Amino acid sequence: MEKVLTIAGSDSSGGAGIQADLKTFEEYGVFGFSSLTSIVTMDPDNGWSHEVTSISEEMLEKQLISVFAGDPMDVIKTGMMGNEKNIALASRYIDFYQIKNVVIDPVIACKGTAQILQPKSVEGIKKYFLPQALIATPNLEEAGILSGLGDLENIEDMKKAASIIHQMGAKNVIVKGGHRLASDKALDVFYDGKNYQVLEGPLFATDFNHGAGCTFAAAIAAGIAKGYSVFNACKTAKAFVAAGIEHGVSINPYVGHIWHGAYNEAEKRMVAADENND
Ligand SMILES: Nc1ncnc2c1ncn2[C@@H]1O[C@H](COP(=O)(O)OP(=O)(O)O)[C@@H](O)[C@H]1O
Ligand SMILES: Cc1ncc(COP(=O)(O)O)c(C=O)c1O
Repeated sequence: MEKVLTIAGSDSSGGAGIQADLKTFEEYGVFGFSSLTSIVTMDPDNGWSHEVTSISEEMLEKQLISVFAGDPMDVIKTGMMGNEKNIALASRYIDFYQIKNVVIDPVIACKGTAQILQPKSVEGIKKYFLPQALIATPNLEEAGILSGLGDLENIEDMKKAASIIHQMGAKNVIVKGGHRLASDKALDVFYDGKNYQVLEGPLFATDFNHGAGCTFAAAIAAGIAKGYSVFNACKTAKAFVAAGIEHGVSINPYVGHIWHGAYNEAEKRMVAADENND
């Protein structure tokens, strides 16, 4: 059984963060491990504003020791890190255990809040994580921040940002246009250091997309664990997340989550329909 570790924050509302990652790993049939870096809570009396409480470096290290008590991980995926010390610590473990399959989701800007939740993570991500990344998965805003280009408005801007982030050390980069890019499609730009490929999917007119970014990176990590090429892992992840967004669920009056079970459910529905037609 392939083993995948997520080092990320807890989303108490259950749609993003470590919860999204573990649900996604399960859907892909890989075994999920976790090390929490931070806990995010939301205030319903204050516009659903997000508060991030970091977990100490000592506590993160105890979790990493637990995780690595057995065989090494096939893939590590990172998400919200809480602070730069946690980034440096996770990076040391990646280095020590010589993990090459590393998916870095540089969580700096999140949906559901206008706040830039993790501004202090930027330097740590650049210094420690990007050089270790098999692939980095910034959204439009994060790609603008990491590349230093600021607002990205079109595919050409996304390509420039991907190239700069690649030069910073990430072997592959996928810049997610998603709902942020002014377009009638959901467009993401993939770059492997040689070629750019634009991944295109339908853009769903919905606000039920909380957790899309975490789920996308987790699905890439799971795909790589199952032996897909990095590009094919991205293509499958895009289809997985699109199904989740299309079948998003309203969990309370404040936020709508993607549904992590949608992709495999759709496959089962298709098999059932085929069997009925036989
Ligand atoms: N409304 C949408 N319809 C279809 N795909 C979407 C939509 N919003 C985001 N996506 C896709 O979901 C994935 C995650 O992107 P995004 O939501 O931008 O990440 P983040 O949560 O980090 O901001 C990308 O492949 C993106 O293109
Ligand atoms: C712990 C955690 N990680 C990551 C995110 C980013 O979520 P998304 O995938 O919707 O961008 C959030 C959003 O609330 C979060 O709580």
